Amino acid sequence: MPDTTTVSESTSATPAFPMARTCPYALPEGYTDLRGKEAPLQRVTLFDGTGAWVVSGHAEARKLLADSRLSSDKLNPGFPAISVAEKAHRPFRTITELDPPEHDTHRRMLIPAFTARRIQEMRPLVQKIVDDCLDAIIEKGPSVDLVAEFAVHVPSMVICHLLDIPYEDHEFFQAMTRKITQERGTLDEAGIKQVLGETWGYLDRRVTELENEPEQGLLSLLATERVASGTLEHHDLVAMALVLLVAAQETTSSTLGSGIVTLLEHPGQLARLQADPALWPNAVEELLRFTSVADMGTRRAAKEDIEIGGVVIRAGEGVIIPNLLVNRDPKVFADPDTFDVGRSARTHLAFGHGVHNCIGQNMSRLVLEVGFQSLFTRLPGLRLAVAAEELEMSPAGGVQTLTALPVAW
Ligand code: HEM
Repeated sequence: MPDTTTVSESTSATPAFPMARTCPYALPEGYTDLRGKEAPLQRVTLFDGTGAWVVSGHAEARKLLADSRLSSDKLNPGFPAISVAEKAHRPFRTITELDPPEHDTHRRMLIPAFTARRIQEMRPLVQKIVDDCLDAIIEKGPSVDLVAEFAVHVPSMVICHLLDIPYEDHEFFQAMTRKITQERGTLDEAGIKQVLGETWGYLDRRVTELENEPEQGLLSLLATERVASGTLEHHDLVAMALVLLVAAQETTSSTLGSGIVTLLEHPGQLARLQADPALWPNAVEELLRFTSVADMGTRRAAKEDIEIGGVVIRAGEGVIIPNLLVNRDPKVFADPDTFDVGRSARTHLAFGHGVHNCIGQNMSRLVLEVGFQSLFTRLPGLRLAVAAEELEMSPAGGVQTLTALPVAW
């Protein structure tokens, strides 16, 4: 029987999606083609042969991300899945997949822990984590893999502290989050079920422990204030823990890794930062725009027909808003493929937009600013230990990340 949810059939004329990156910051070739088209929305073909819309215009992306006629619910048959693993049945749903009003209830519970003020209070802790990590690197050097020794550890330690997850379990949960975010495009249904099942089991046990013996962090707070009062189910708290752990870890560590390469490959920009450290917060915004690692993070299914950018998205069709692509829209960012730490990049969509915009963005900004600035201050002679062309990126479809980053100083 034909799949009636796929309203617009894909044809051989529509490019395959997602597209792999070979460089942490350069556009895949196919993105340049999509951006070159006159219309800000184009049809693409997904892995299972279904079609979806890809948005390349920044203005259209903002409008669509704020449009309640689009749903984040992956159970919606028109949702643009980008791998077999994503279509596999899951016994739970997380905040990222809920539509309002259910979504808003969950989000309101999390917001107090992520306000700018609360996150700034974490600055001394983040600085200590970064300093300790750099001490260990310097002792180990003069050459290390900065993905393994720095980019993964720093955000992981920060989120563990925030959530009450013991860092000594990091080998387990870092491997799990890597599989869920980076390698999901390569997992089959059984593979993703196993990874999610093991991660769920671990967090289920941890949340139960915290319900019985609360500590200082966010999961303990929600366990004592919400689960105990019956306003949040244990099951939903485990799902929150899972999404926070996964969302915080891979995105921030990938931006650290890709950002380091971007800076090393643009020595003139790095010199500007070293001469004027007050530029770092601005540089972080430009790095977020330029690397846009959660490129596939913003996808939706249309619940009604939507007319936009000269096309009609039909109810039941999938929409993909690759943030790397919309963050290189020349109508918004002049000379968009140039990395410029002095530009005003704050309108980038690397953290999404609308009701689902990234709840952890203040935390990421803090970790990235402290991480980059401390690294390049402590190791001013940092350089790649291999040719940039030899660096490898994770497969298309997941969070875009470097598999390793060998450096020397
Ligand atoms: C550089 C780092 C990060 C990037 C690029 C990033 C990117 C994104 C994007 C694009 C979205 C929007 C998804 C959508 O619209 O469907 C999002 C949502 C989200 N992010 Fe982040 N993120 C980062 C760091 C973090 C951190 C550190 C945390 C937690 C501590 C976090 C937690 C979340 C959560 C819970 C959502 C879902 C919000 C909702 O549905 O209301 N993220 N993120």
